[in-house]
Amino acid sequence: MNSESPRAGAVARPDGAAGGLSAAGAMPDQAVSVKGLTKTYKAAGKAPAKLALSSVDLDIPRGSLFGLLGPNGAGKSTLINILAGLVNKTAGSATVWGYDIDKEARQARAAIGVVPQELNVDPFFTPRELLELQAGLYGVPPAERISDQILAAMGLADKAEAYARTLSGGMRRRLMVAKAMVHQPPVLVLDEPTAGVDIELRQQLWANVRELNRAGTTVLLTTHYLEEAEELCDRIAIINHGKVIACDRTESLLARLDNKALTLIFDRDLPDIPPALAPFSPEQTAARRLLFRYHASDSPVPQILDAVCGAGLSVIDMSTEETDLEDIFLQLTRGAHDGDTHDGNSGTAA
Ligand SMILES: Nc1ncnc2c1ncn2[C@@H]1O[C@H](COP(=O)(O)OP(=O)(O)OP(=O)(O)O)[C@@H](O)[C@H]1O
Repeated sequence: MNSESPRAGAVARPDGAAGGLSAAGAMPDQAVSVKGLTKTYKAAGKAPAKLALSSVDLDIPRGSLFGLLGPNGAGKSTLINILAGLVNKTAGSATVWGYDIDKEARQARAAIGVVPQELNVDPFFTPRELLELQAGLYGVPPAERISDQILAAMGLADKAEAYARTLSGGMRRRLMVAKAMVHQPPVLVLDEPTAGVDIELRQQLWANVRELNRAGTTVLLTTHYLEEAEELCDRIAIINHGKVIACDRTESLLARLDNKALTLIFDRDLPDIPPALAPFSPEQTAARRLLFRYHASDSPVPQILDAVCGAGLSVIDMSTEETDLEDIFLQLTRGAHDGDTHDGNSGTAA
């Protein structure tokens, strides 16, 4: 750690040796590894038992910036809370930084920092006091505390002595990340970090998170914003009905559907789809507008345009659309928005 470079990365300790973790020898390949993880919440009152996670296998490589995506009720928080030691699993196993969450619970908890969704910052303490208190809770000896470095890394150095109640929403959120870093965990979990945060603050928080990751902290984040996952994460898992239905590098996931769409607008109404264009199976989306869906790898656009010319039609405008994560997400989780009535076994197969 170099006091001349108060960067976010400077607080990261990828060796995981700090904060009550003994030097763990070789660093694990997987920051988090989950096998057959199952959680059934017991029936309570009129509410029936709920299968929230169904035999989930998941590996989060050391150093990755990993996105966990899924519709409401998919099981994301349950998974995070099991890793953080806040919810007991029903079956399966999990390690955090190589530590088994059952057999080495203390080390596993020390290896993870969780930034919860809610902004619960005590308004009567200053950011520095809050970090010192949190460090105390984690048993970090005063000589090993790095509150000021963490505050600088999160862009809060000039607020170290301000009452937390005077901080803006964005500053409070960064303070939450700072709190989760006091024991320098090698794995940081962010639960919906930018929910309700405006675009500018979101960008700022993304920069902070990227910097922490660049310096070696493995980051697991849950998000509803597909754009956030696409922009920030190098790997993405999609969870639905308690099952992981996709898990891949972001670009591989995006390449999986090489669907594109071409829209052509003509200079006159088309009474029908012209026979010359029928082989391309366009959809007529307006009187003068045809939509062609195709696989980018087939490169059919030149043939479509030739056929348009051959049919004596004039195009006055055209546009193409790429597949994005939203298309993939919708395709994989189609039918997921059926509330909580499912039994957890109806997820689409990967
Ligand atoms: N303590 C609990 N008791 C009973 N059921 C629960 C409990 N916590 C969560 N559930 C149920 O387990 C399922 C998974 O919930 P979970 O909170 O893990 O989903 P999530 O993906 O985090 O959702 P969201 O995006 O809405 O936060 C849901 O059907 C939820 O209603």
